[in-house]
Amino acid sequence: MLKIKDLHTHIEQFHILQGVNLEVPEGSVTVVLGRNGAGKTTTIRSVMGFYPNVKGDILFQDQSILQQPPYTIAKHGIGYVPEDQDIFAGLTVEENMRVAMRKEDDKTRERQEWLLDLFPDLKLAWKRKGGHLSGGQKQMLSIARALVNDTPLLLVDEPSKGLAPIMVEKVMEAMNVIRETTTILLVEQNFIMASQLGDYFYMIDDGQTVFEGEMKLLQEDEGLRKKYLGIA
Ligand SMILES: Nc1ncnc2c1ncn2[C@@H]1O[C@H](COP(=O)(O)OP(=O)(O)OP(=O)(O)O)[C@@H](O)[C@H]1O
Repeated sequence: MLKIKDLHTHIEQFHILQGVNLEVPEGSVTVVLGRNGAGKTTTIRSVMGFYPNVKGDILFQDQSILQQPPYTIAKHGIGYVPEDQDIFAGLTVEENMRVAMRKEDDKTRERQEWLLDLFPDLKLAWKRKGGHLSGGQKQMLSIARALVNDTPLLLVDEPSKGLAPIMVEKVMEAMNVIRETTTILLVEQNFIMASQLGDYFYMIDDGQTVFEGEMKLLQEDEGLRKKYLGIA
């Protein structure tokens, strides 16, 4: 569904991505792994069109989306949940959802109902301002905002970051339901979450893809985990 070919991203004078190659098969959860500063967030943000200086190619459903602006990329049906959530602190949960909607048709309302069943915490906090939500609720709202539109592909950047274990559990359960209808590209440092959700993984190191395979390969290979992730 998504193919990233020999991606090079420059940010100002820095050559940050230096050859990222990655494929996300339709219906899969594909996880991007790597140490801090390896280039995982830059990869996702490059797909979303946030940087002007990107070379190589990015294909979504076999069409190049390279150099398109973020709003066009979102309109193709690519949802994005950024690392530090993208909710409006001064708006209620309800208002945050309405602002995210590209259309207010029956299908969008149906998706919203489905999302509120998936995240009952959001239903309970419906009239609460975004700034007053817990970290977990903010993450749920950020995911719900991305999925309220027709979103065949979801890019999620470290959904477990900074969350209490109970919230990590809830977000993971929701992702397990979301995967039934949505292809997912996930950046995740929490290896338990990554390995439980992921079908495939790509290891990025120093701005390059250095290893890829089925997740079970990484689960079985302690040496590989130590070498690139520093974990046993
Ligand atoms: N706006 C920027 N200006 C300069 N350097 C940047 C900028 N954004 C990212 N970088 C650098 O690019 C490299 C990759 O950063 P990136 O955020 O993609 O890493 P990451 O793998 O997602 O790590 P983390 O898990 O810490 O978020 C880092 O060395 C970072 O300092």
